[in-house]
Amino acid sequence: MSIIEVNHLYKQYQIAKRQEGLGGALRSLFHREYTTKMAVQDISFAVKQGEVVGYVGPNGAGKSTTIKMLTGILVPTSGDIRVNGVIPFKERQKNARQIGVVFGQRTQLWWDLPTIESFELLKQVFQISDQRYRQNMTTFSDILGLGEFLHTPVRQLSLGQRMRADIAASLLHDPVILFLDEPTIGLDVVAKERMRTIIKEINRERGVTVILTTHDMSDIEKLCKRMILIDNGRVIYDGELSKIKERFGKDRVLIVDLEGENSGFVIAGTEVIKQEGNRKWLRFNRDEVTASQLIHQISQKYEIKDLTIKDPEIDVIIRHIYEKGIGSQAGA
Ligand SMILES: Nc1ncnc2c1ncn2[C@@H]1O[C@H](COP(=O)(O)OP(=O)(O)OP(=O)(O)O)[C@@H](O)[C@H]1O
Repeated sequence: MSIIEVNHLYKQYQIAKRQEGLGGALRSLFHREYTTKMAVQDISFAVKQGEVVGYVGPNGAGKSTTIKMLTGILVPTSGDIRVNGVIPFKERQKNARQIGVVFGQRTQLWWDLPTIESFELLKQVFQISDQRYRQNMTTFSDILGLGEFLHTPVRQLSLGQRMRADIAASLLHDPVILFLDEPTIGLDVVAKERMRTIIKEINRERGVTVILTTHDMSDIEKLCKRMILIDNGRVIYDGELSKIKERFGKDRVLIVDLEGENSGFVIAGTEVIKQEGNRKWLRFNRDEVTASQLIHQISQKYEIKDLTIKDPEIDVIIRHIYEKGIGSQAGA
């Protein structure tokens, strides 16, 4: 049974054209011209209860627009959405009771109040029973380590503490679905890892379905079996993360550190996918060329200081897909 169903979803924004100068501004008071932006075009997917799904795409792909429609903030232009049987924009309150939402970029907590008071306010808003509130606070204090900052005003929390408080706030009313929008943004390596462990635990212990939007591919790798990749408002891939790795599995990346001048660096059969100073990342297809052939080629023209061969990392694969499309085999 799917807990989220999205069918042929579209969202079009109307954007008012600005006319130049004072005359233009006056004219547009009486006659506004609009352009349209199709932010989401024919998106369909279904999510099963208990899944953790990565919703991924480049800037402006339509991720937030989709999430806003799933949470009921935006009304679709057309198409159908069911979140646990509810049409979000028609029954916003009912939907709000069954979902939790966390935005990495802003907090839902009251900035000037001690953290605990935000939780108490949410208890009132969602009419959470005393007993359930106490149980949840005990669990969250364990998992999220809330104890150390419960009485500190939100504005004084570190980003990692604030994110943990936001996650607790989003789960107080026992939602069955959690939308996480960039939950690790700005966190240091240790705090990121802690956040990922927490998300895993919440999913495992409480069976909460998680939709995760992130630009950090390590989040996806560590948390999601499935990834929905969108670009230009359309789904370009929906499936297991491991499959995408297999599909691009013929690729290897040769990282070379060169000595001296190397402008105009080109090596047949490879594509330079990244460079930092004299270090270059070259992608090649191991069915077409061997690493030793490449090394031989490079060493005839340049002096090699150091080299490593790697499978491409998932962020490199995804960046390649953004740039070249899903149809292309990396390195082709
Ligand atoms: N309120 C709005 N009015 C007009 N256009 C909008 C509005 N919100 C978003 N857009 C446009 O719709 C497209 C999709 O935006 P959206 O915010 O959904 O992308 P995103 O994938 O979340 O991007 P990011 O990773 O940068 O957050 C973009 O071209 C954006 O400029």
